[in-house]
Amino acid sequence: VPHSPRDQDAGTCKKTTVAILGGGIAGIAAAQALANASVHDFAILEYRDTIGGRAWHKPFGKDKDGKPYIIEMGANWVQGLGNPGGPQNPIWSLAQKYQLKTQYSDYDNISTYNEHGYKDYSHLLSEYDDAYDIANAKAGEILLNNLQDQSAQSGLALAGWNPKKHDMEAQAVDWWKWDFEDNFTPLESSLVYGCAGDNLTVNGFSDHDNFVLDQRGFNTIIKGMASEFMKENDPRLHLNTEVTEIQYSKDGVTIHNKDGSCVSAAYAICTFSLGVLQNDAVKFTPSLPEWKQTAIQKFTMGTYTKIFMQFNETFWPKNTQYFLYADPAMRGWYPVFQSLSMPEFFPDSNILFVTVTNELAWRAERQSDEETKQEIMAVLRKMFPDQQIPEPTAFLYPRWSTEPWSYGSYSNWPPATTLEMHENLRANAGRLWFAGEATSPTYFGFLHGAWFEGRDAGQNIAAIMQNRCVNVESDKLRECGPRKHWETLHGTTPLADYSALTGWMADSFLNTNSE
Ligand SMILES: Cc1cc2nc3c(=O)[nH]c(=O)nc-3n(C[C@H](O)[C@H](O)[C@H](O)COP(=O)(O)OP(=O)(O)OC[C@H]3O[C@@H](n4cnc5c(N)ncnc54)[C@H](O)[C@@H]3O)c2cc1C
Repeated sequence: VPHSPRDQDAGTCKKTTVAILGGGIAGIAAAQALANASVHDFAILEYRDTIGGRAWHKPFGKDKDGKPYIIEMGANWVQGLGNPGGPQNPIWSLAQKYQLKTQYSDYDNISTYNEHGYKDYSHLLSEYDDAYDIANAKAGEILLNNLQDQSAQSGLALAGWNPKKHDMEAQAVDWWKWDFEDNFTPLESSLVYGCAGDNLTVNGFSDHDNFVLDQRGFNTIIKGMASEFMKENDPRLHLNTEVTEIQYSKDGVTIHNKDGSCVSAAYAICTFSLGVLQNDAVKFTPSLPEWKQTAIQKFTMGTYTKIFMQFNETFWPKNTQYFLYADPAMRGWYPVFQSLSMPEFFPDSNILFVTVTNELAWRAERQSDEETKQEIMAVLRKMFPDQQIPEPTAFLYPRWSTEPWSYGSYSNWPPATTLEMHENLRANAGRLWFAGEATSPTYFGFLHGAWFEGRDAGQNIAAIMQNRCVNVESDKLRECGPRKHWETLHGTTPLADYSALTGWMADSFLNTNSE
């Protein structure tokens, strides 16, 4: 146990104006916003030896020349690119700026399987889509009229998609259409905010998702952002620095690190994941107020696990991107395989990966690689009964729920969440601000959500310090300043509360559904 840094008082700590806790995309976007507002005195404290956070890659397998491929453990898609003339996803703008290698993901290029091999149940995919459209309209109605939220499962059931517990093909479709994106089941997800999140990205930007294949890693765009306002080896970036305690008040913030060092700042922006906050990985002094603790525990952090395999041949159909598997006994049992061996991806790489979420992901995390591999091999042998399937030559998966700098993959809104509850997740506690994927009400779970939130926190703090908290953005009458929180939560949220001040960055959801 390292010696407690609490005996050091703020007077001996390194001083900075804004301490940015975490060097993921939210932290870097916050620093960039500060730099753009001429606040150059900041310090970024990052646990790992690199920036990028959950945009995290690793070398895997090998190509024909024996060189490993770079594959993404975390974020893998630019989701919702943008239409010509319409707003563009900032992640897509960055991807273009830094020439990130990506490839369109064709979710319609999917074949369906069960335990006896190929079986066409693709009609269920369109049945789901039809019901989703109805449920989505209903979600809009609930939001607009400030009615009570429900689970996505009940919304879908009322709209005509009600997969029976024993209909494993329908369950597989249900998983692919909902869990594959949201990480949680429809029963565990809010209808209103699940649909809103999807709409704001799909309608606000576009329904195109591009898969990142760049051999520099997805975090190239985050490094690119950082290079615009920081030099190589910039002394303001403190890598390998684990924050263990955050002391905050209305006057300032002092941060203590595991190595005994400390930083005192006028403001801090905590961008740690919801998982880090939920797991008490960092001590807050004083304890966070009850309204904040309640918000932290109210939202959910999921685990989304991609399990990568390389073989010495491509034994699966060469022109298919996705393979959906309906297990006879368990929903979500190695349900979706994705081929990276196609010409547009990693040609002839013989790489396939399968995704599992939550219960099944946690189970896989507790198993040895070998146990998981054998389970997957059994599934593949059922899916392709006529093939001789070799053992993989490389096999790799992350264990997100035990990574001490993340404790899970990304957040979700459970049923019956309200925007007010989320305002409390987002609100500052004195001089301590919060930003990141989970604090975005509109784009939670996405890189762009984290980007918007980091930028917003940085802009707000700069504006507060510079006394410009009236009409900071000339195009919109946007105020800034400390964020509102609710000591007492109400059951629902009036429409007027959906504004830029609460982080509701776009209004396409409201427009779409009021048409
Ligand atoms: C498996 C997976 C798949 C995903 N797929 C996609 C996708 O396809 N598309 C998409 O848009 N998004 C996707 N996401 C979500 C996306 O990765 C996140 O929304 C985004 O990266 C979050 O950025 P952030 O800055 O909010 O948090 P983070 O990236 O988590 O940044 C927080 C930083 O804080 C640091 N930190 C944590 N604790 C401490 C501590 N005690 N001391 C110091 N530093 C600390 C961490 O190391 C990290 O660098 C995925 C995420 C995962 C995990």
